[in-house]
Amino acid sequence: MNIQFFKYQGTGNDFVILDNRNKQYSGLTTEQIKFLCDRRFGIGADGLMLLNTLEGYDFEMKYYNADGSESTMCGNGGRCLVKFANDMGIKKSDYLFLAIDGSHEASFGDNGWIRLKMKDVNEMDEDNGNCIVDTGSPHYVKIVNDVKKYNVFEEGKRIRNSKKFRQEGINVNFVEIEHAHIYVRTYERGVENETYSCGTGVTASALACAHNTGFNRVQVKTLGGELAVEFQKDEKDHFSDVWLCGPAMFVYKGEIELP
Ligand SMILES: N[C@@H](CCC[C@H](N)C(=O)O)C(=O)O
Repeated sequence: MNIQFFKYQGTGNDFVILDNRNKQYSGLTTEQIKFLCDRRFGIGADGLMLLNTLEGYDFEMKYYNADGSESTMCGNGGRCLVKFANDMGIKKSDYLFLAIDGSHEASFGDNGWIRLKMKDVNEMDEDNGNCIVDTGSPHYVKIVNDVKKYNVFEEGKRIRNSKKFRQEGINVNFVEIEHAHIYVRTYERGVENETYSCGTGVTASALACAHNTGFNRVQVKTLGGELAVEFQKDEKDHFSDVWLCGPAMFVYKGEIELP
């Protein structure tokens, strides 16, 4: 069977997107998703998304990691899916869509960036001085010196596969606090490698760094480009009105035969 696919990226976090509004791709198997995301035998991507219809929403987002498993929320993916929906003719000034972690608002900013509202964060756990936070996906945030030289693959893999996290898995972010911004590198669960950027990871890192500060906006650099995280914070350090903002771009479209 030949399928039509679209490739998008948000700060280098890249996705295969399928227009599933007529449900023709609902039966894709884990092996087929893995094949489509494979960089040597397939198209190549960090994840795959289906654009579904859903009553009461502009669309529904279904997200799969590159290993074929259905996963938790993907922030860069959500921003790319809003751009895709717009490109497919779902034209709105404000979007409302449903993802696995609940409903999300989104809109286009003045600079063409896509602003995506993330879930509220009311708790952060601690692990050996590092932070564990759920921003729709589970994240471990470790502050390091000289993140550009850090061995993200080895240390990320070690933490992700440690006894505490092995079963559920966790995404691992290494963060350097620079002058006016933070620099984040992420080892992603389900890709089992470092990706160029991870939206829920950028959000988790920004909130972890803003914990106990007066900031309500954090500028973030990743290997794939810049994003910003905006939020409100109360005296109990509960974060609400959390927005992940950054670019999302169409890359190419094509046809591929499914195995
Ligand atoms: N790339 C993502 C996160 C995708 C989910 C993650 N791999 C997981 O399994 O939790 C993002 O931009 O948020």
